[in-house]
Amino acid sequence: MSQLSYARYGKDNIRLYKVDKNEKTGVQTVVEQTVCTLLEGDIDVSYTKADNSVVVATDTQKQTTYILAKQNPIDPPEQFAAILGDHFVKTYPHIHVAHVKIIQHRWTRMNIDGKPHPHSFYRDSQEIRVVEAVTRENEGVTIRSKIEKLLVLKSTGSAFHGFHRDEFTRLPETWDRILSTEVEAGWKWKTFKDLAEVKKVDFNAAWEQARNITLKTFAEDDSASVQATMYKMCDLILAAVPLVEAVDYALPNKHYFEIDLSWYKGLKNTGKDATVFAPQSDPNGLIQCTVTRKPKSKL
Ligand SMILES: O=c1[nH]c(=O)c2[nH]c(=O)[nH]c2[nH]1
Repeated sequence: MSQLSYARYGKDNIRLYKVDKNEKTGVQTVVEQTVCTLLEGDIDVSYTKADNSVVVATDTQKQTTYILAKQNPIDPPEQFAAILGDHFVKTYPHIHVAHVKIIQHRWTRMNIDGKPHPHSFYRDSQEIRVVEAVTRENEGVTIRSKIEKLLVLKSTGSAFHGFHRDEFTRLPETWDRILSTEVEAGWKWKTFKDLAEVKKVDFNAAWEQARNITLKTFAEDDSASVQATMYKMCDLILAAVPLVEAVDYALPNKHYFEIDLSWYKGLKNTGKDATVFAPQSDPNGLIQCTVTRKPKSKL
């Protein structure tokens, strides 16, 4: 009557920490990640016939993550995700696809008395670096890198006017508003043919470029809208990282409402006099886009 249409399974929320100890300088460097591994392949009978012989236990996937983390660098996370995926599809003939997601958490080195401290770090924000890698047997590796939860605000330099108006429109036009968003930015790499090709890429430099472009464009653009500003970010990242095929953003527009305080002794707090605002938690705008390269003209 029924059939298994799709299946994958694995271990989620594998928490991982690795320290690199430079014995010469005494400087230690730490990386903390949350890893998810999900495997696909000839595993149907484990669902349909209660046959566990095909199951690479989720505990085995967790132990493998620890062992490969010991034997390989875990930074950049893109490379470690590809190392894990490569291991699963090569080690088990009946496993054909490995999905590996890695969330990298921030541990920023402390500056004490103006000097970087050799072994002390702090969490400077909830921002995370995310990697989603899919390794397919004999087909290569696809990787998407992401920035998430990067909270930004500019107190001026943002406008929104000239938008469509009809009988449902209440929003006044503005030439000066607060702009705040929690950046979710992703960039999809070209398909890599194997792990060796992945190992040649400087993923950390690309992450830094994408992050710097996001912040600089947000700060410096005389924003006509979230849409127009995010398109500029996408365009700049495509230009900066040639191996990237597509860039996407999802930006919530976190509204800050003016408050009319004129009822109190004629206090002026609207328009150019507005200094006290009411931050809104919901609803929020949500603006998304994906930008790719124009196909090369054949002329
Ligand atoms: O930058 C914006 N884009 C919109 O689409 C929109 N809609 C809205 O109400 N405010 C804004 N701001």
